[in-house]
Amino acid sequence: MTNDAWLSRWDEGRIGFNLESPHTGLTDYWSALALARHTRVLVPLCGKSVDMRWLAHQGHPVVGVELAQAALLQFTQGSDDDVEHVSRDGFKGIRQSGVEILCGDFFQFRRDHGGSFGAFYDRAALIALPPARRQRYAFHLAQLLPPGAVGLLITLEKTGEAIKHGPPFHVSRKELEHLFDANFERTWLGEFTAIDGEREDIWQLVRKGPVDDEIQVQR
Ligand SMILES: C[S@@+](CC[C@H](N)C(=O)[O-])C[C@H]1O[C@@H](n2cnc3c(N)ncnc32)[C@H](O)[C@@H]1O
Repeated sequence: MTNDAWLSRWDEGRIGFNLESPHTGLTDYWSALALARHTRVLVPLCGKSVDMRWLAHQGHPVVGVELAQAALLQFTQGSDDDVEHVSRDGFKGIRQSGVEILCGDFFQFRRDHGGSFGAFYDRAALIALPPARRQRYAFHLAQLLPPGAVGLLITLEKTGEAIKHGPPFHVSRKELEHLFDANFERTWLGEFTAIDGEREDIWQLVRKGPVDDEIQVQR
């Protein structure tokens, strides 16, 4: 799907991916990452997800990146809390109740836009992208995170004909190995079976590499 196709989806309200309550993979497994409350969390392709509010309630400063301005507006409408407008070197966005959402293309988002992150959360980001973009996404995510940063990744395993179609896309374990294992230590934490029989897997990823003194991971 192109960026324009995502924007059309938001304009037309075709956002069936959006959940009313925090994802169980997040609420059940986030504590397994053993992060300090103040750890900053990056949420790529964040939509207007209430998962970000859940993370903020745990004490984390949260920064989401989202293409569609409509998502930012709808997110703020989910609370009566004050909304601040923020601008970070070309990325404009909003901040509300500990959640900042910057509007723009994730692939243009750099460390100097967002600062240093000790963690990330990916639900329906990787699996929203077609194969070639997934490779770019995994590499880009690695560039944004310092060694030692930890994340929760939720993937989807489909069966039969459904494998060919997306988003959301089927991502096999073999592909995950290819996408992430050069830059991340990957650990399987658990799985859920959705109503339609598709399986969601929950992974912990830890950015590999020697910890750079200049980029303190705040865990
Ligand atoms: C499947 S939705 C998932 C949203 C959110 N993670 C959730 O769980 O509800 C994918 C989102 O990524 C956004 N998106 C797609 N490509 C993007 C890009 N290159 N940069 C930033 N956001 C993007 C879409 O607008 C959409 O809101």
